[in-house]
Amino acid sequence: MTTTTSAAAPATATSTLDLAGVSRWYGNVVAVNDVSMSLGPGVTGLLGPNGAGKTTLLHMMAGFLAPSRGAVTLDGRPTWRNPAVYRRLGLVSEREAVHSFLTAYEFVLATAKLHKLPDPQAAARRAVAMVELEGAQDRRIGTYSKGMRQRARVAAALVHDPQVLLLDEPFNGMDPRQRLHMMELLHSLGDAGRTILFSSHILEEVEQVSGTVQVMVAGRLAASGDFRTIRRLMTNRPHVFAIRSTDDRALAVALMAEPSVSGVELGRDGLTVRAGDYGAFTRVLPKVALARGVRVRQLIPEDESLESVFSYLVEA
Ligand SMILES: Nc1ncnc2c1ncn2[C@@H]1O[C@H](COP(=O)(O)OP(=O)(O)OP(=O)(O)O)[C@@H](O)[C@H]1O
Repeated sequence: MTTTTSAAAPATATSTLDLAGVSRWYGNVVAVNDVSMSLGPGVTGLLGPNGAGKTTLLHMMAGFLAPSRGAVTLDGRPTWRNPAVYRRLGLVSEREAVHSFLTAYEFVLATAKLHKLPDPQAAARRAVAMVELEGAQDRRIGTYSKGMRQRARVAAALVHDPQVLLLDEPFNGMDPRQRLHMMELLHSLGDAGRTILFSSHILEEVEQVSGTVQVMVAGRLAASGDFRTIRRLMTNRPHVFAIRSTDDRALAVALMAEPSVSGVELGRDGLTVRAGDYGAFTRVLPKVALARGVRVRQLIPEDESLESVFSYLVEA
């Protein structure tokens, strides 16, 4: 397995990104609604379904977009229209064309020159090494896999050694090995004292990378803090299951007596069971079925979509 020791160089200073009552609307659409948060060194996940406002939020953080209301500040200074901030912050956008005729080294070097770095060649080499693309740095980006292209873009965002790195859906389209490599890189940057925020709509992805999470739904901050606490909130919510068994009626009667079950409906195609506690119900179901001599043929959680989890969190 590869290592990313070169990324572990400690940040020269740490930075804090603050959002105070930030909103952004496009005409009638409120993309971000009164969001406040503070991000310090380490890796934070920004979790939310498509359209939640993650990209809009990241663009405001990076100073690409003005908030309609509220303030985004980096160490107390507004990010909007503030070139001094851009030198301390890097953004890897979700959909960003990379010039496929350039090599990774040329691409990163061009970014180093845009930043007017004193030794752009050395900075480009360092950034390319950080994402471990040295072996392919002289090949045209057009010949790269999606994961390699993404790493080239991360190298460009890191070339000026920013204290803050924002990444929009960095794991999209990556295979498991590339994913692992990117996770290691983010960890190593976070451990070195940099402030890293990455967005994702996949719960497991955020869980693997970050202990701290900000959850966005429909433009609002739905939950924030320790991942395990939020995960518990998500799994402890009421669940609906569709069940088919060898004797639905007998199973329905038995389940009604269980404290973890709050409702049972007997239909032609099986049972619909409402459970107050996911864990307790899934533990008790096999025992109940076994005691009645009923075999469970199918157990399908009916509301497992991420959207339903998120809307539960917002309503909670
Ligand atoms: N330039 C724009 N003009 C009008 N509406 C926009 C614009 N950009 C975003 N929106 C709307 O704002 C809302 C939030 O979009 P945003 O792209 O920030 O969400 P997201 O969480 O990043 O979703 P995705 O992962 O799908 O990109 C959506 O309803 C979107 O349609």
